[in-house]
Amino acid sequence: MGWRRNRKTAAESEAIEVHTQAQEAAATAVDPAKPLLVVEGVERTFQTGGQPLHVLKGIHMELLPRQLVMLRGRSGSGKTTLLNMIGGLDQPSKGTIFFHGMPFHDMSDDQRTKVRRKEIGFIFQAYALMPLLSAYENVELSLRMAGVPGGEWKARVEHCLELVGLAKRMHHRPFELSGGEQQRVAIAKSIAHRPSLLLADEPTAELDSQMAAQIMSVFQTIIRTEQVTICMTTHDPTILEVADHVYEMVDGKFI
Ligand SMILES: Nc1ncnc2c1ncn2[C@@H]1O[C@H](COP(=O)(O)OP(=O)(O)OP(=O)(O)O)[C@@H](O)[C@H]1O
Repeated sequence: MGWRRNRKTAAESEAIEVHTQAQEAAATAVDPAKPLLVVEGVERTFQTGGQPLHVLKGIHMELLPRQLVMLRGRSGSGKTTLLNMIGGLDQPSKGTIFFHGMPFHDMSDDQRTKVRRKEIGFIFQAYALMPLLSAYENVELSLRMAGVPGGEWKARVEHCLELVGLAKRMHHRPFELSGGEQQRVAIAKSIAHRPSLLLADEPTAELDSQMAAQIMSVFQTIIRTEQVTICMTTHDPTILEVADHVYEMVDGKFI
């Protein structure tokens, strides 16, 4: 895609920027029947040692508002690669991705970063918390980084930590919390700036089945209360039943 981006004129970039701002404004008024994200014919090829590696081979999918969607598949099937595209961290070699009507496949890194900061939250397998900061301070940091006005931090941090069931542990640091609790802090952190889409890469992989079930229950709560859509990858067959939709990936394609 690099060559296409380089060839885009200033006027075209500006048009996308204006489009982006308009779409971002529209994004706050979510229509429950309208997809938040539409992926059409997405392919991703990496060049490794001079050889092309076809990792995604024609993906079609959509995410509707307030859905819990799972991408399931064996290691190496391409789940993380797809999640990175959906989150605007990477771009397809072919195909289109529209997020709130914005063409992620055709936007510059800067344009996608702006949308991502406002509209998307990420949760990873390893909790990505700052070890010297308390749960409260970790969540507050994400609001600070998202540019949310300081006057709103306290109420929002407390609300998010309450939602994930950690009201009583706000001032604990990560090492004083269990793995499941740390993952719940990471969830509070990821929703604090009110994204419309939450992407989670193997969020339960490090947890036992009871803690994994707690995480899924927290996901269901935040879909209901924060109106967020969640797309997550998993290997774990025991949690699939809570999904609204499961996409099964084999060798870069859905079956
Ligand atoms: N930047 C890259 N350059 C080259 N190859 C890559 C790159 N990113 C991913 N791959 C390859 O793409 C394939 C799919 O990787 P991906 O991480 O998407 O799989 P996955 O289904 O998420 O696996 P896991 O469940 O183990 O995380 C792998 O063979 C991987 O080595």
